[in-house]
Amino acid sequence: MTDFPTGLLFDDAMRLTAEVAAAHRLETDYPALPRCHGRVLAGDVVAPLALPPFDNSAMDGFAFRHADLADNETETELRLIGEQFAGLALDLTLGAGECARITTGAPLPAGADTVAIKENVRVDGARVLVPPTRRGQHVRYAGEDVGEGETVLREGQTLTPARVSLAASLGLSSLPVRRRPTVAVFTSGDELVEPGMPLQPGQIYDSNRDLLMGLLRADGLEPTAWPRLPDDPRQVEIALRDAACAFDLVFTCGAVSAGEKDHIPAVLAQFGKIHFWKVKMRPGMPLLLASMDQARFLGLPGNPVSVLATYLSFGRALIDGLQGRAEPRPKLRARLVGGIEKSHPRREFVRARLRSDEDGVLWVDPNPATGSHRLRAAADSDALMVVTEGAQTLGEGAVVEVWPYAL
Ligand SMILES: Nc1nc2c(c(=O)[nH]1)N[C@H]1C(S)=C(S)[C@@H](COP(=O)(O)OP(=O)(O)OC[C@H]3O[C@@H](n4cnc5c(N)ncnc54)[C@H](O)[C@@H]3O)O[C@H]1N2
Ligand code: MOO
Repeated sequence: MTDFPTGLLFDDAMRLTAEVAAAHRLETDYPALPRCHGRVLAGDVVAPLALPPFDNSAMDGFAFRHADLADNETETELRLIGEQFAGLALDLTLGAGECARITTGAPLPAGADTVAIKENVRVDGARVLVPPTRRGQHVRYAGEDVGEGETVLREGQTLTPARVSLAASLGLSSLPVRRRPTVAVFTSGDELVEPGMPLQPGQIYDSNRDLLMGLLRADGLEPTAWPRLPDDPRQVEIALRDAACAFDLVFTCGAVSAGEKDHIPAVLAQFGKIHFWKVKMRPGMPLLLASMDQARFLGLPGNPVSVLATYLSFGRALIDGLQGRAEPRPKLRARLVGGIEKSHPRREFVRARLRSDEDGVLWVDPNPATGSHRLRAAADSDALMVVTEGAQTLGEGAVVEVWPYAL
């Protein structure tokens, strides 16, 4: 069980993860627009029409020909010949000295080129007194936002509400997106008990299941939680082989390190292929990436903070890669509060709180509880702070990378 890379540098393991994901990119789907939120585009989107589609008014008021205005000092009297509301374009054409009542979003009548807002206009029957107005005032021009035939969205972009709304404004009722991976979640260990059940001596409650299910749901996936795995090699084998032919992605927590009851690596090596095992990171060192049948397997270490750190790094990289996401996740840089000393060679992810000061400087305050079992420090924090490989002494104000996870 040694024909795979082990003890990888963080960046090398991330590269391998991206390669494995790219080799198993998911197929294209054409869901209805309301189902496109959060999905990754599988192709470019070209505008079938211009936006706005026609010249229109930005305000409620009166449309007229700027050439008819007397001068820049005095009001001009115009003759009201009709009204154009937002909706169907009427066949209104303005002649010299004429104006039309208009509402926001209504097409500009032929001949009109300027709008005065109704609050500044005096109306007396068909006599309308408009104030001096700049030519083109309150007119929104056809195509000023998007030209017909322009590429407005690109393959690999994630569909934010604004992007879905842009597609809707172009009249598109579905978009090409990558299928979302189907995901199974396993926790494992004889010591684990379902919250709500009584604890026997030596037992603890299963907290990783809620952590991982929550992280996956927050990323828009609909994970399936499988019954907890006991520390029994035959049962681990049956459950993982079953999941391997039913899901795109399988997350396991625990049983992936060096203990006598850590059966997951052996099963994946025997019935699948391990891409790597063990990464020079803390927490999260025993992380394992494998393939078996149709599924990718990410074996996360059992310690809860290791689950958080490995999900936010490798879990997301895998999910993003399978869907062909081209935009990187936001990573911020912040100044360190206090100082930090690290003597071990691994890359470290420290739980920390972010705060922006009045000068617009972002500060990151590390939590002193560094043990990977100390879930409370993760709950009290809102970001992981990255301390790069090798021994490091970072003083107050040092600039570090931070990954927000709870903003
Ligand atoms: N001799 C060695 N011992 C350990 C090593 C090593 O390299 N050599 N690695 C250590 C590191 S680092 C980590 S991280 C852990 C990871 O071990 P496993 O992934 O095999 O996880 P377990 O042993 O099953 O559990 C570790 C820890 O986490 C608790 N746990 C597990 N699942 C859950 C859950 N669903 N909810 C809450 N807590 C959970 C479990 O009770 C253990 O305390 O191994 C070190 N040891
Ligand atoms: O790598 Mo383990 O996750 O340090 O605790």
